[in-house]
Amino acid sequence: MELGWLLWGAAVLLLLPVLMELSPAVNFALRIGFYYLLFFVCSALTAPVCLLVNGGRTVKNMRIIKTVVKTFKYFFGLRFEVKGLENFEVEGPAIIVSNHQSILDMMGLMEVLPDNCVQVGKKELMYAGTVGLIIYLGGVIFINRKSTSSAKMVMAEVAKTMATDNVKVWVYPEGTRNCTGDLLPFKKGAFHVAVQAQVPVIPVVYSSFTTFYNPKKNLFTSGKIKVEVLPPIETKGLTSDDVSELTDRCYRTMRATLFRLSGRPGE
Ligand SMILES: CCCCCCCC/C=C\CCCCCCCC(=O)SCCNC(=O)CCNC(=O)[C@H](O)C(C)(C)COP(=O)(O)OP(=O)(O)OC[C@H]1O[C@@H](n2cnc3c(N)ncnc32)[C@H](O)[C@@H]1OP(=O)(O)O
Ligand SMILES: CCCCCCCCCCCCCC(=O)OC[C@@H](O)COP(=O)(O)O
Repeated sequence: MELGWLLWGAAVLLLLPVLMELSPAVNFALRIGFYYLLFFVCSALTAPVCLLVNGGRTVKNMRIIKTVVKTFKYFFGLRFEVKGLENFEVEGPAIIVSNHQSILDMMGLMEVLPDNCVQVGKKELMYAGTVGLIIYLGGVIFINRKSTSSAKMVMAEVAKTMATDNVKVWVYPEGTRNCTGDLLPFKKGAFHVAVQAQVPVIPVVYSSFTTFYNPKKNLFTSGKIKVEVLPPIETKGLTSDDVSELTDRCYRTMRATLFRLSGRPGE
């Protein structure tokens, strides 16, 4: 019986490199599977630490989460080249908006995340096992994308409390992952909140992942991601009538930066 298992184990070990060579699908599945496993295991291990150190749901847990997630890039041979971090140094709260390409964005998020910054996430993430628990503990704001009215109410609450809580709020205005190398049209909620709270909007752009990551092609190799934090866009004196223009201005600036960072000719 043991001999059988031994032979079986040896066969798998011998075959694995061949399998990974032969089948990009196996390589992709193993790397992404390992990424999810890292999320799951590290969340389970970090949640008790957050509870012990900070006692419950607080943005202070983001420091612990950030420390752990920043190590993930080494497992996947990913490097970040960051510019403009000084643009985060605004007095008080701000709305941060960035492009959103994949679940891999969590590494890019934590690579540059400023202190006292929470994110807006789809409420389904609350049920993602131990990850749901850890992002709840980190202070993530959950919205129901399928109900604009309830999402607006949550965002209106954010606009009210972000000043008193002195938190920055990170929003992915595309509202979903998009790994095409371009930007989807922006949802306006982040910009409404910035105007309601009269806080600056700080755009952050990540270069396209398409050179090393494409689920449709089972591509997931190592790679370099350029990150640029752009100068804050003031909203003082703006009203809800200015939100569309503010959204469009931010969209255009971020799209031009995305193309520049990704070496793609602008239109
Ligand atoms: C230790 C190890 C741990 C390992 C694991 C750790 C992991 C890392 C740790 C922790 C980080 C976790 C991070 C998770 C991140 C997840 C990210 C996501 O889930 S992305 C999906 C959710 N995000 C969004 O959807 C974007 C925000 N969306 C919006 O702001 C939308 O605007 C929304 C939902 C509020 C409404 O969306 P609409 O689809 O209805 O479209 P619209 O065009 O924006 O709005 C429709 C009309 O409503 C008005 N409107 C929108 N928002 C408004 C507002 N707040 N106030 C007033 N009017 C508003 C607009 O002006 C528009 O009206 P008019 O076209 O102008 O007439
Ligand atoms: C081994 C079991 C693993 C259990 C945990 C796996 C779940 C990990 C989820 C962690 C946060 C990921 C953040 C993210 O990138 O979510 C996607 C949303 O932004 C947008 O969703 P969508 O593109 O609209 O589907």
